[in-house]
Amino acid sequence: MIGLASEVYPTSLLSNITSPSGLARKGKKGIGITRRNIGVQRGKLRIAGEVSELRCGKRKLDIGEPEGSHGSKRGKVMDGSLESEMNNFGDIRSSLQSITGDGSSYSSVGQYQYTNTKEMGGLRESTTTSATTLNTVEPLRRTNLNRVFAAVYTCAIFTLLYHHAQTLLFQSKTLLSFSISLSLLVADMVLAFMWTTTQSFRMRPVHRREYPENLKKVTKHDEFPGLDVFICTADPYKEPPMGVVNTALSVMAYDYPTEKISIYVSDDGGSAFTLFAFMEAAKFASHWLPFCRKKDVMERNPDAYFSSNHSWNSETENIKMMYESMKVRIEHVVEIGKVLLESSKDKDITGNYLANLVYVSREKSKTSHHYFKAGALNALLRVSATMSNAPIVLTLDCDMYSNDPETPLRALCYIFDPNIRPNLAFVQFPQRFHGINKNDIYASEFKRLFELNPIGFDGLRGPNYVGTGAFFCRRAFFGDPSTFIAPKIVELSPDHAVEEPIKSPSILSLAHRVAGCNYENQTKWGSKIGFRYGSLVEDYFTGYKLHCEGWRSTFCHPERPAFYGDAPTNLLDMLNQQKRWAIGLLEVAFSKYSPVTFGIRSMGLMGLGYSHFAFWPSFSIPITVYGFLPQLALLNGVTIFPKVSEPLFFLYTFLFLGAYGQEFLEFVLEGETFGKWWNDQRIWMIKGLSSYLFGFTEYFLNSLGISALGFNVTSKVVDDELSKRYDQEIFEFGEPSPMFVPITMAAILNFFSFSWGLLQIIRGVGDMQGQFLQMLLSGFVMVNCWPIYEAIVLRSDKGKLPAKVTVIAAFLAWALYYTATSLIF
Ligand SMILES: O=c1ccn([C@@H]2O[C@H](COP(=O)(O)OP(=O)(O)O[C@H]3O[C@H](CO)[C@@H](O)[C@H](O)[C@H]3O)[C@@H](O)[C@H]2O)c(=O)[nH]1
Ligand SMILES: [Mn+2]
Repeated sequence: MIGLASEVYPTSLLSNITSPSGLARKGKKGIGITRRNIGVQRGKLRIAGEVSELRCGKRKLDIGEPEGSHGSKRGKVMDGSLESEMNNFGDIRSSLQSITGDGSSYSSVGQYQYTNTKEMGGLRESTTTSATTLNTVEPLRRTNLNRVFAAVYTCAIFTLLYHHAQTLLFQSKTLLSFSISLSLLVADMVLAFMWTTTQSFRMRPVHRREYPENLKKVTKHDEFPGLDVFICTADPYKEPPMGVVNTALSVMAYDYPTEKISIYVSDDGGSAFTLFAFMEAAKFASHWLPFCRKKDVMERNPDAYFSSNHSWNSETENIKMMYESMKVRIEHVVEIGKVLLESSKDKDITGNYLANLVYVSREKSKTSHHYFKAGALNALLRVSATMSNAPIVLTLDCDMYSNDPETPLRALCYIFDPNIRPNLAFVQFPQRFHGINKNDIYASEFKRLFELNPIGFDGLRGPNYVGTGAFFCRRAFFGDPSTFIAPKIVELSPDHAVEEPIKSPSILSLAHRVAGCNYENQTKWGSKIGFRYGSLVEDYFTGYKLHCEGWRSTFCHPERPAFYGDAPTNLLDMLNQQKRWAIGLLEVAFSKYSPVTFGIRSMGLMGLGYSHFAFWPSFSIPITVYGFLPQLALLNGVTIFPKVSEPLFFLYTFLFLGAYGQEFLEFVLEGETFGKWWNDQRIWMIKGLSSYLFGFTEYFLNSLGISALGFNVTSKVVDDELSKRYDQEIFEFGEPSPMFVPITMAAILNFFSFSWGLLQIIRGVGDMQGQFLQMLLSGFVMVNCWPIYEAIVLRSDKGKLPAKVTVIAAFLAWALYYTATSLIF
């Protein structure tokens, strides 16, 4: 049916399947669809299959079956197996083989050029390029320095721990000295452990580059493998449908054979708005995509495109008006009340295929767990297997859009590399964010997590999966590189060829079946197959399990950001998101697959790096100790750190400056500013006293069966007043959240201890030598707490710290001081 050379299909075919009975209804109702009809079906599978394959005389695209390929009737749906598709690439294969063979070799295409390839602990390093080089990898120059520094720093750590142990065993005669020594020992042991785990990122960091222009030289554009894109959304109020639509449109417009792209949207909110938005988007796409190609637009997210400056002409005005009217329709859909899909008026404009667009709202039930996003992704893995079964799968969050139409080609530069491909599970792009203020006050960029650490992991087994912006090889979801685990039904197998058109009744009913809430019962989904269950950070856990199984990944970090996403611009949203992450990480840390045991056993250094993430929340221990203990001691005139004249003073200085300095250098060497680094370390302290502490508490309450864990979706809605303050780099408190209490307590206590210490010195009674470090620490915390003091006393806007929080924190700080003083000091 679809895909015949001379046929033109409307862009707005819609099938709305809710259940087997829904299937039957489809025939009768045609494309008309009422709001009631979509509204009542919350929680069931619905597929709004937008199957549009348009052509006009001029741009004649060959959609016949390529010789030797396993195309399906709807054009070139590949059979899902990358291997078989790779057979069409005999020529690249051989040329690649020749440039990456052992020792010096040359490329067989283009001018003869010698390529240096050198084994680097299982990793091939090649920096010279030739006409068919698809990617190169280069170790960072600072690697050797890192190693030397690590050796020196390790000695310093041991000296400090030895000192603590000695003090604890031989000099702690009173309750006071014992509790101080013990607290310091524990805090420093956690810091030492966390520092040790970061070494996995520093032993073999690499930079990669890919050459997509060479890809075009060695293969034909229309011979690329199929690409299934998964977009997840869950809540139409926190994730406005317009945003989701923009995400989908941006990937539909990839510079990739469009008939090979299928987009699957998982809507865990089962929202009629989102479905309606997608029906509109499907229509708009048929105008937008040709426009992008014609004008060579890079920002294929319409919202981003229209909000940046362009030379306007009537065509641009036109498409902008079309976009605006779609936006109005989507945003006012509630008022309209009845939704009718208009017949297509769009077909005359377009000249290209459109990607498939499939809307899925999986079935949920009260009796079986739906596993949040991991469950949604697994449903999409199965639904897509029945419909297109592309060998490559891109996962995207609805708050991330494509910023570069060339992105899939960059991923192919690794997927087509015969040295990398056999064990390759995924190619990860970093999460980058738009709309972040100048100095990134909430450290939302996660420079370390998304850019620095992956470079380190990339020299080992590859970067961890971060939930979005990752191109997976479908095969990686079915067992380890050498053992394939067959799914229960053959249609879900990655090498199964889809023979029928995407909208044929048999395919639709199978899709419906595999998206059912009971489908996974008594199967390996979530444990051995697909995205893994058991953690609120399903991305981290899934990537970790894949690496343990022997898969690897590569980090693709092009200069032009491949994806842009939303980061929380509200402090509380950010802290809540971090609390969710903390809980998810602790779930892995204390599971039978804990990276410190299972992880290190199965992959050594890499397991150590995964331990770093798993125990991230434990930073709250040293941060709490150093935020309160030395200050309480200072208020009581007790010295706990070495005097300036003691040799140990230098040890402390070295340890502090060494760790801080190295982190700072890495930040700056990756092109960041001092301001961003400063905020990054500040936010680290703040999280330690909020998200991580509360995360720990919730995790333990859950372990005791007292409370249940949930995936609290981060809001992507922008409040104008709030975003104004955000742009001015003013911290947003506003709500009287318990999360703010410990930070405020620390701010108050440090203020008093520093002031008290200063007063003593002025009066000439203080022990300047002995309390120097304590004063320094209090002062440092105070500088970091500046936004909190401001929010307590200087501000009157809505985002200031609620008086309630200040009062409670002040009372608790006093109570802490009183208790500590009377019991210990
Ligand atoms: O039950 C759910 C809950 C969430 N989501 C989707 O999951 C994505 C991530 O949710 P978000 O609220 O944006 O969480 P973040 O903390 O911002 O996301 C980070 O952390 C998540 C959990 O580790 C990862 O899945 C994400 O990729 C990563 O960007 C969104 O597209 C949601 O629509 C679902 O599909 N179903
Ligand atoms: Mn997000």
